[in-house]
Amino acid sequence: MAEQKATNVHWHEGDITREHRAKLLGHKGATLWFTGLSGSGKSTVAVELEGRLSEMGILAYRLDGDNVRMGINKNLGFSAEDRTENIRRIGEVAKLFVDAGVIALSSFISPYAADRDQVRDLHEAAGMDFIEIFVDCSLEAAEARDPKGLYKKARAGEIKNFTGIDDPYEAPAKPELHLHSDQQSLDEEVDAILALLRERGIIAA
Ligand SMILES: Nc1ncnc2c1ncn2[C@@H]1O[C@H](COP(=O)(O)OS(=O)(=O)O)[C@@H](OP(=O)(O)O)[C@H]1O
Ligand SMILES: Nc1ncnc2c1ncn2[C@@H]1O[C@H](COP(=O)(O)OP(=O)(O)O)[C@@H](O)[C@H]1O
Repeated sequence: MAEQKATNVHWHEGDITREHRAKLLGHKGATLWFTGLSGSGKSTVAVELEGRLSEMGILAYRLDGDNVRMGINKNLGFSAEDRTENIRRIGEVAKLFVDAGVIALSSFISPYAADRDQVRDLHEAAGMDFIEIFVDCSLEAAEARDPKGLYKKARAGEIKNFTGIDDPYEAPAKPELHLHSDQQSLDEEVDAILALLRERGIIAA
């Protein structure tokens, strides 16, 4: 858990509220937190969903492991501590997007349940929707896909601490949505997410 280091800092309140921004955009923000093994389909589902939401006039923005690790988190690796800090920072960034009224589509392996729960708490304490989506896929199927050739490298010992091979993945106990990307089609997955967003009043029915 990161501690507050700076002292004498004060929150500065503006005049425009989250409710005001939701009115401007015609929808409120929320974080959709995709978690799953490398190659499970987190990015693929988020890209497809972003397109479908865009067609409906809903502003979403993708935060993606590989992309974020080339920017704001370029100083982090894959030790347990660095993964925790990676998720903490992304959680804060996602919260900013939700405050701005955007649907944040966050695709990170996020292997530790405690890290994901911290992001959930951060959102829920601020009255924001946090939807955990488990992109479940057997290791065998993810490894057979191996879209970036990383499993092959991990099996050859060229990558250490690779999630699912020699590093842990803690599956969510009670995700808001449990997808099975090795059994469902991409369309079925996206339809299930849209149905949940409607059910929870995040997008119009
Ligand atoms: N050791 C190790 N373990 C897991 N993944 C690795 C590793 N090294 C590199 N990669 C690549 O980094 C992507 C995962 O980054 P994340 O930020 O999502 O990871 S984490 O949430 O901090 O665990 C992951 O992307 P995805 O395949 O999209 O999940 C990989 O491309
Ligand atoms: N039903 C499905 N849902 C998501 N991805 C799928 C599905 N079926 C096959 N795939 C493929 O699996 C791969 C998933 O890769 P990617 O989205 O990069 O995963 P992740 O972001 O979890 O690492 C892609 O090549 C994608 O086309």
